[in-house]
Parts: sequence; C-alpha cells; structure tokens
Amino acid sequence: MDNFVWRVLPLFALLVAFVTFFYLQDSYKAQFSPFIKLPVDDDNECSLLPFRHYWISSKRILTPQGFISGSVEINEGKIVSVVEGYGKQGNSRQEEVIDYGEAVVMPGLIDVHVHLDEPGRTEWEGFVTGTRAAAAGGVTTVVDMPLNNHPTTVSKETLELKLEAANKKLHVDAGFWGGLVPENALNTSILDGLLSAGVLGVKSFMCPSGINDFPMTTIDHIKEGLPVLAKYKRPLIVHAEIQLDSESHSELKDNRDPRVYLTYLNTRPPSWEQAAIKELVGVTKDTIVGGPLEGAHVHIVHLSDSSLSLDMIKEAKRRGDSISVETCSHYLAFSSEEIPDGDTRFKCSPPIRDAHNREKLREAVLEGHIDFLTSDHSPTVPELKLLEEGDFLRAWGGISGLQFDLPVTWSYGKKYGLTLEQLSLLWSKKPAAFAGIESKGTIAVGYHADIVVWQPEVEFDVNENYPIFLKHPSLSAYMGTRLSGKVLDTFVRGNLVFKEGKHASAACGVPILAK
Ligand SMILES: NC(=O)N[C@H]1NC(=O)NC1=O
Ligand SMILES: [Zn+2]
Ligand SMILES: [Zn+2]
Repeated sequence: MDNFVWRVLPLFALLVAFVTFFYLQDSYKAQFSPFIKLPVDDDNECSLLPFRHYWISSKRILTPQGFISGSVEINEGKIVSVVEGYGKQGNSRQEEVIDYGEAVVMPGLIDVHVHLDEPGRTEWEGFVTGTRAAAAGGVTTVVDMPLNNHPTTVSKETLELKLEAANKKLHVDAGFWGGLVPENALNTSILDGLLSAGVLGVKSFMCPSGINDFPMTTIDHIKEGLPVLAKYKRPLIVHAEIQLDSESHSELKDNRDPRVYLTYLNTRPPSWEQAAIKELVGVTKDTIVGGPLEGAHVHIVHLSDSSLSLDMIKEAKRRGDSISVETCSHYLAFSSEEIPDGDTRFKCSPPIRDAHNREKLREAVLEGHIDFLTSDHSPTVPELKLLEEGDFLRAWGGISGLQFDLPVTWSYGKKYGLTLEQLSLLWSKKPAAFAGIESKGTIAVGYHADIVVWQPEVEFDVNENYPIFLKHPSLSAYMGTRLSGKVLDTFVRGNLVFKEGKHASAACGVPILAK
C-alpha cells in the first residue's frame, strides 16, 4: 500500500503542476485571470487594455437614438449597457473607466469592399498590412474580395486557402465574398459548395476584371447563379460595366496622350455602366415579393455614373426590386478636372468623372439613394501603377484608400452637408445589415463592442511622415491631402487593437462565415 502511494503521489503532484501552469497561461492570455490583475505586457496580446470588463465614457457617443453623453459598458467583447449621464458608470472602479471627454465614440466602420490580395499577391497588400491599416483608420470589419488573390476565391477549396492564409493575420474581423464566374455559374454544385462554406455572397464582373483567373460573366451567367443565391438569401454583388467599343472611341485612339487623365476617362464612358445596369434591372424585376426570383438580391458596387445609371437604380427600388448600390470615397472626394497629368494613383474603374457628376453623386448620398460607402481598396505594386511613365492607359486600375475611409468621407462630406449620424449609418449599420453581420455596426446592448474613438475636428496632413500602415504608402490616393478626423483608438470585440498610433501585437480578428 505504502509503495503504491509513493509511486502515485509524484505523478499526481506533476499533474497538478501541469494543470495549474496551463490554466495560468491561458487565463493570462485571455486577460481574465483571477490571479493577475496587473496591466499585461502587450507582446503577443490581443488588446492594449488589461481588462475585459470596462467602461468607455464620452460626451459624444453615437447610439441609434442619436448622440448621448454617457458611457458604454463592455464585457467579454460585447456591449452590456449604455448609460446616459457623463461620469455615471454605476459601480465601476475608477481604473476601469476610459474617459474620452469630447472625442466621438462611434460604431467601428465596416468596409465591405476591399482587395487584400492574399493568398498569392501579398506583394500587393496582404492581410497583415491591410487589417493593420484598417484598425488605424477605425475600420473594425472588412469584407475581402474574391479576386486579385491567387487562386481566386471561386470554390469551397479556394475559400479554404483564403481562410488558411488569413489565420493569425487579421487585426480586425473579416468576412469574405466568393466569386461568380462562368465555371461555377454553369456548374451550380460548385457555387453551392462555395456558399455552404461560408462566403457572405458572391461577386461578378460584367467586363474583364484585369485578373486572368477571374473571367467575366454575362447576364446569362448571372441568371444561372441568382436562384442559388436566393436559396441562401445572400447577395450577388456586381462590377457593373459592359465594354462597348463605339466608333467614336476608336477614332480617339490614334491621337491620344496616355498621360492625360481625360484620355483614360474617354475610354470608359458612363454608357458602360448604364449598359450593365440596364441588363441588371431587367433581371431584378423578378426579385420583387412574389416574383420568380424572390429571395435574390443584386448589389451594384462602386457606382460612379450619377446620371442614367442612378435613375435606373432608383426606379428599380421604387417598384420594389431587391437591389442596392454603393459608391466609394474617391468618387465623392475627387473630380476628373483635378487629376494631374500622369498621376495614375487616381486610375480606377469605373473612372472618377467630372465635378458635375460628383455633385449629383453627393446629392444622391444625402438623399439616401446610395445604400452605403466602401473604399474599393485595390492596390498593387508601384511598378504596375507606372507612376514614372504616368501612362493612364496601361497602369493598374485600382485606388488605395482603406486607411482613410473615415477622415476622407468626413472631410469632404461635412462640406456638402453630411452629418455624423448619416456618415455612421453609411459606414456601419447599413453595410452590416447588407452583409448579414448584424451583431456589428451599432452601439447598443448585445452588439459586438466594435468601436472607433475619433476627433472629427482635428486636422492632419497625409504626407511622407504620416504613419500609413498599408503595404505601399506612396500609392495612397490621399497622400498630399489635408484631412479632418483623427482616429484615436479602435476596439474590435472589446479588444483595444489600436491606440494612438500603436497596434496590439497579436492579430486577434476573426473570420466571419455565413451559416
Ligand atoms: N481587379 C480589381 O481589383 N479591379 C478593381 N479596380 C478598380 O479600379 N475597379 C475594380 O473593379
Ligand atoms: Zn470592380
Ligand atoms: Zn473592387
């Protein structure tokens, strides 16, 4: 008997030591250890805060009922109470209250249109740089596009590659769009597999995408895909341009200077957007309640043309089609007249059009005809932007903007009458509802504590000294501009992931998969 005790006792002691060690490790990591209450060393940590239960207080907190002065109580990543009255935090301990004074506390931005290009083209962007820049800009969720990465995300297997590539690299949360291409449109079991695997919807191009393994779809391919999407109640998002090579454009070709922006602008007239949208609204009429495509939804990405294209979308909405539309920061900020010769940072498709078009687009935003805003962050390597040659015709089309979503749309928006309340709906609540991630985008009880704290009145210059966290800061379309709206701190599910220029060292964003 004695013998037995002496044999078992050391083993038992060893087991207790092991269990205690791992318990302490884990609870230390998760920051709710009952033993350790000291501020954590932030190396390898998700949050720059030492606690999981705390209060954020401010005189300007944006809630669904408007601005309040008060505090938001956060516990384990969620908002557990919103209390009116500045300085009243119930029975909180002083050190667990972060007081932001006059700074605005707002839902984090949700940018549902970014190309982070991983796997396969990390030299263009990548999950680490892209999501660090997002966090620095107050963007707490991104939804990544199925192309510019290689292979493109067009099947269950390629989505798995993307998820593998994103593992431990996300500094904010990320959802993923799949791609609708002829192959999976004509073999809907592949499309079914992609949707079952959790993409939030699928994206297609009605013109060449610029990426070889992402071929364009015609309206017939789209008609094949929509019933499958209807079954899952997930949107089809469309790059709506159809290449029309009219004679007047071929005449222009002989005599054109590729360094002049107008040369490029003339190659992609509004009629391209109009042709695509005309075909799309011919299909969305069947999405009305009781129609043969009920449950399907079509979303038009990056609308640039604010004339006939917008009229057709408005008319389709009026008759009850399930259709929505986004525009991007750069179409609201810039006009073709201002783009300097050779400055290919501003090349994108559809192109940035003239100031009159921009005014009408801004009006449409104010009047609620544009459902939400995105960046269409689509960078590349400097060599493909051909900045030296300044050749608008051959340069990569895509604008780098992700880090500046908030200050750009605010700086220009406030000049044409956009309010902070409208801005927040356009960047948080509406894109959350659209992408089916409704646990996000609002400061109210039960929602994820995804929050940006910023100072709308503070101006700053975007120059070589400004910390841009993207892979290629020099490609930023906002380099050289003065903007209003300084982001102080960013919280993702309660983790303080960015504070006054510094990131939490661990990447604790999670992939968002549709069920
Ligand atoms: N492939 C890709 O990212 N294309 C994007 N770039 C752009 O300017 N418009 C787009 O659709
Ligand atoms: Zn596009
Ligand atoms: Zn895009």
